[in-house]
Amino acid sequence: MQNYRRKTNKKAQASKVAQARLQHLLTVGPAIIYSRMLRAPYATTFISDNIQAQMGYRPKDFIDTPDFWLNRVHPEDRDRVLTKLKSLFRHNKLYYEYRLQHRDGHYRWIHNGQHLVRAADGQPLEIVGYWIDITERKQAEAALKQHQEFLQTILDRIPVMIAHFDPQGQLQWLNREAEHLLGWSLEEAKQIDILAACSPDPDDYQKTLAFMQDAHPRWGDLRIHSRNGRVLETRWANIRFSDGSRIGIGKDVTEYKAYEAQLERQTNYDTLTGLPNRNLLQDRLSHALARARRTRQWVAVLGLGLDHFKLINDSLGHSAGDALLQAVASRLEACLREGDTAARLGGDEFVLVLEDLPEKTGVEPTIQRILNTLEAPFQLETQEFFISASIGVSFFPQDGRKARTLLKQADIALHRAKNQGRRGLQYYTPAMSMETIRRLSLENSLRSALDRGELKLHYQPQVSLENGRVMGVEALLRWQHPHRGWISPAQFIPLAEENGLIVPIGEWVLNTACAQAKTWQVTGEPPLTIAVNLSARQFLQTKFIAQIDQILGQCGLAAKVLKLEITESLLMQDLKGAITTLHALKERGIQLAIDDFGTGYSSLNYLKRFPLDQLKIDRAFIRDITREPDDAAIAQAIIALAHSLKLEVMAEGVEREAQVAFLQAKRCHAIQGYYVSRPLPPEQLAPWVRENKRLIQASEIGSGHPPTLLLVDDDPLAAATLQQLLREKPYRLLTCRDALEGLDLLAVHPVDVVMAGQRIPKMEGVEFLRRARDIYPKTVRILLTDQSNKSTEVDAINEGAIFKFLEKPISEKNLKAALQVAFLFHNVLQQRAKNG
Ligand SMILES: Nc1nc2c(ncn2[C@@H]2O[C@@H]3COP(=O)(O)O[C@H]4[C@@H](O)[C@H](n5cnc6c(=O)[nH]c(N)nc65)O[C@@H]4COP(=O)(O)O[C@H]3[C@H]2O)c(=O)[nH]1
Repeated sequence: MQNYRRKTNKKAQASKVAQARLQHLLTVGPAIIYSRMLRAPYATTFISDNIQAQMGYRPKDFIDTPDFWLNRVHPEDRDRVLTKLKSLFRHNKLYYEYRLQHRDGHYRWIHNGQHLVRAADGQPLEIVGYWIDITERKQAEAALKQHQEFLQTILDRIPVMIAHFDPQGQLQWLNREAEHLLGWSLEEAKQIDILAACSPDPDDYQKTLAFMQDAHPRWGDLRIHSRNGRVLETRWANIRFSDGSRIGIGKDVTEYKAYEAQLERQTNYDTLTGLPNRNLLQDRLSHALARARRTRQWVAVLGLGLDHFKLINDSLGHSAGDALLQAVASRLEACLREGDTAARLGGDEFVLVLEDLPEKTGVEPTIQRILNTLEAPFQLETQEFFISASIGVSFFPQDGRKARTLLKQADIALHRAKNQGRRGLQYYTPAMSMETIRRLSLENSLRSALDRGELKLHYQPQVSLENGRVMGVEALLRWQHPHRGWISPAQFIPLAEENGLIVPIGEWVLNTACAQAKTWQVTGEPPLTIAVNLSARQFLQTKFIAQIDQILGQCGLAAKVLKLEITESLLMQDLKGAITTLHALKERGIQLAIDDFGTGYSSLNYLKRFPLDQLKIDRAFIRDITREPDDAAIAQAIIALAHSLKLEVMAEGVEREAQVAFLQAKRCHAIQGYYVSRPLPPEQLAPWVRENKRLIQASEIGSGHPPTLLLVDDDPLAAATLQQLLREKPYRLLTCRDALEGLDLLAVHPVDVVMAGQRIPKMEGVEFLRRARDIYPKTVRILLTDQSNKSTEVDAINEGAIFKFLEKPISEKNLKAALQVAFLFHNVLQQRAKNG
């Protein structure tokens, strides 16, 4: 019994301990244990005390109020919870999560595990369950999810391609940008060898593969083809993970590369022609020189400029000018060997570098090719155009060893070549640098010439061929340099034009000339027009008209006394502006002349648009006007043009009587030149004008004249014989000894028949007669030969240069017969001309 009691006590003791233990666990454990009724609202029958610590409620709150639990379930979760609960009867177990309201009002996430407790006969008895607070896990999950969404958004939106490959190189994943740019969806891309599909070019494929397999993560530029055939330039980062898988992060850099290439082109290439520019030229030349030092070869640097390009550009318009430069560039490139360089520095300035020349002379064939190729016509829009180029050459190592030096020297040589006219070619010499230095020092002293009063004006008379009187003077600038004496304007005006000094100098000229004209008026000299040369810079100034108004106003000179001489090229620099300025000048009554006419464009088109008064025939055509049929024809054409446009025409540089007679016969209005007077200082001009009231006599050409024969022969015997034979004849006989004199006599006198020996000084007889025919087609021409060279004479007859030839010694009978026929023939020609 005692034993029993002891046992019972022990049992009770153990049960008490276990209960206390259980109570303790239920109070401090993390799980809230409960039991619940089987039906809604699932009233709680038991709940562990730790509910208070975890959710703030007392167990009593649940047990006393049947729907206490259900009402604490988050309204959004309630339906789900109820639905779940129903499934408990099917599965006996249930695990789910929902939000339960804490006593202080906020919700906690609960993991709820439930078991259905059944009786021995299987009937459900009650629900037993536990809650574990998983709020923190849920928060961590939500944060993770948010983070993942954040990453996903980035991966989807980021404008870079991302591709993931497993250690075997199989594609695992692509982001949207990659799908979009490559054109394959991830699923499609997984089905194919995406690397091969993106790199159809074997070289590109090898490069891509090598990049992929590189053991060290790095950057690489790969060219890939998208599914639709677009070629993409891409830049990739290749990242390798410890498991051998890789991620490629790539960017489409097609535009960037194109921009980079464009930038490269802009930095190194001329945008208009695509040729290297100064930058790249310096670089190439430096490399060429380094190579040449090793190989001991010559290098030639050619500076090339197009002759009168500015004129072409201004008259045709800039787009045609650009097209011309492009065409020139491609022709130049075609002339060069591989490795040589053609560059454009700007405007019409080109530089060519010829390398690997064993001899200096090796440059010559290329130069010839260049000059020839540029002379072939250029088709610009609808017009054919002809141009030529000038070239200056410097050599390594002869002229210099540095790129900069050689370029400068080629430029100096080019400058010199250009000054020599079209198609000039100059090889650099040290003397040219001296010349450049001289020019610089001239430029320096020109700057102070005005201030120091070293500039003067001389005046050259201009004479009317109609009445022989002085009609005006041209003001010509003179520079009396303290050490160098008189310097010609031809030397310093181009310099002043280049450096802009022409503007103040030109203003001074206008002022001085107008003031001088006024002084002559005041002192009672005959009224003289004063012609002043204008330079382009002066004329193109916006304030030019205001300047003229001011000068005329200051001097009190009538505008009609002033004549401005303007060159064609000046007008072409800004055609539109020029027309406006010319009209403004014309409105004021100022006379306008085109100087040096015939040397520029001489285009009828623009002549008609300018309000001009006078054309001045350039002295280049006047010099040989009586001796060169071409010059005679040009001068005649200019005179005819002036007549048809109702302009006055003046010839400049007239030195000989024959020129005067010729010009008079062709109805040129006026002349200027040493024949009349050299330019004179102002104090000499007035007395000169007073003394020389009437300078030119009326021409005998055109008036009635006796039949005239001109004999040109330096053979005294022949001359004497002829004179003897012709003694009784009613011919006027003119004689001279050489061809040039003969041509001058033809200009001065109306000659019906001309006879010339074959061997006369200055020109062969046939050539003399040819020119005579070209200039005076109505003159009948006879050649006197010593030893007949039949083929020459027959040729001359056939081409109409001579009418007849007579062999020396000439018999009286033959001569008389020949002259009779010749004069008769001349009469017939005259008659024909009269009848039209
Ligand atoms: N061989 C020869 N020459 C003759 C004869 N008659 C006149 N000359 C020269 O021919 C030039 C005529 O002037 P230009 O054609 O206007 O050519 C002028 C003109 O273009 C320019 N120039 C002269 N003065 C001025 C000026 O004040 N302003 C501007 N902008 N240019 C000027 O300088 C150029 C040369 O002037 P210059 O040396 O004075 O040369 C002058 C004159 O002295 C002749 O019978 N035979």
